[in-house]
Amino acid sequence: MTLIRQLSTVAADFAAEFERLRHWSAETDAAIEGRVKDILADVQARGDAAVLDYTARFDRVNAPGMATLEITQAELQAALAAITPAQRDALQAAAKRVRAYHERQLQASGQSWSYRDEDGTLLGQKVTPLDRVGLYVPGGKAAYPSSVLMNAIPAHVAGVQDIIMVVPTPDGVRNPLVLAAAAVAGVHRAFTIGGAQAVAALAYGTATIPRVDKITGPGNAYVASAKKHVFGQVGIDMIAGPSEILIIADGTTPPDWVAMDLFSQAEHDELAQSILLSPDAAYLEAVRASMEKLLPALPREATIRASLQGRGALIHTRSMEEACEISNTIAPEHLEISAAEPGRWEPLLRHAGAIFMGAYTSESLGDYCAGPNHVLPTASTARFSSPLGVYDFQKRSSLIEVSAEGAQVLGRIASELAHGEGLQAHARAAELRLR
Ligand SMILES: NC(=O)c1ccc[n+]([C@@H]2O[C@H](COP(=O)([O-])OP(=O)(O)OC[C@H]3O[C@@H](n4cnc5c(N)ncnc54)[C@H](O)[C@@H]3O)[C@@H](O)[C@H]2O)c1
Ligand SMILES: N[C@H](CO)Cc1c[nH]c[nH+]1
Ligand SMILES: [Zn+2]
Repeated sequence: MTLIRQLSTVAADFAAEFERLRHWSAETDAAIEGRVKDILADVQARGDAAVLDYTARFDRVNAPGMATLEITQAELQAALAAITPAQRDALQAAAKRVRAYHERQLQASGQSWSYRDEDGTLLGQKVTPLDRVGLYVPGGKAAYPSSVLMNAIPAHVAGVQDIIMVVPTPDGVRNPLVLAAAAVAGVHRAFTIGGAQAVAALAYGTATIPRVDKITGPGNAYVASAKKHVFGQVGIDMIAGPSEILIIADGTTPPDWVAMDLFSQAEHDELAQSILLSPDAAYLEAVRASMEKLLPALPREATIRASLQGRGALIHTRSMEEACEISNTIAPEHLEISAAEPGRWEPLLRHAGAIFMGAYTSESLGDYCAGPNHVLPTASTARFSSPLGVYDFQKRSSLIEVSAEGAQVLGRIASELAHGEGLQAHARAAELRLR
């Protein structure tokens, strides 16, 4: 079987092939939906006992009670002390950059503001942090210390006082880097639970797991479906699906670099999507050859191969402009413009979770340490949603303080409109304040 499909926008069947490539939705799997609904209902009804049962079943952890599933602050700190100095330095350096980036988000648009009309009426917006949030850190197929930083740091910057982390630990193996990252990022409580049962515990609360106001963080199809179902009971950040990378290349970046960038997202998941667009046919062929050469040496070869065969593509376009149009249609999670003049193409790109510009900007730098968040909208949702950020851990209240003078003007307007709506009490409340 070929490693990755090759398409051309001039081919007669391109539109149909492109549709087939794009068609995927995590939420269409009815079997998963059904199982998740059952798990949610069971955790809501039986609380901790149900969480313990599902943790034994799906993660093979037979805990005698919930207390053993909590990771203490002492354990988090011990993990931080036990990792190698190089690992500690890397975690702290990444955390510093992620914090600096998110602090700018707070300064730019996360602050309260107000102004006064000429008559002294005050109008404004009060920004407050959420009280308690639940951070889902995936742990089924791989461990993600970087996701701990990407969720917890913006929550901290926003001022959240109670940050609860959940992470599944298959077979009871607690990843030291995940624990160390939780210590670096200042997670307040952490539990080794995952999947739909963890989402349910955070959304409904159990005797042990505190009920949160919002759940953020990526996860597999069970997690995504569970988050969708509990939305309304709690807030959620987004429904994040498998990772995606789309690269627009003008042929100037070494083919090995681009091949590895495509692998970097494919290695997350068999359902991840990697797409390369270029107007240079010889370059596409060179990248394909690089992929064949480099893949066998990678430990996650099987996952990468499945992802590329199932959902990957090399697409020959008529021009860079056409490549940008196709990218806008896909609205990828990660978009690399691997070109000599990335600034020339960036203005043409409207929909993407994150845009990585220039040959030296591998997407993987963004995953770990560039600074911006790596929890990003997938499955074309970049058309209407944004990266996880400080704003996800805040809410806004409007502020209104009408002066006696202002009430004379506003009262007449409100009274008129209230009578028009047939709401006499509204009208009278405004009229009583008229002199
Ligand atoms: N967007 C991002 O920022 C980002 C970051 C890291 C990872 N990811 C993605 O997150 C996903 C992580 O998935 P994962 O599986 O490794 O970890 P996960 O933590 O999301 O899922 C593991 C849990 O799934 C549940 N589960 C597994 N099989 C089940 C079954 N048959 N029935 C019911 N529940 C079941 C179990 O409870 C288990 O604890 C990947 O798709 C990865 O690409 C995204
Ligand atoms: N690329 C992932 C988001 O799609 C994030 C990640 C974590 N570690 C490595 N990568
Ligand atoms: Zn990644």
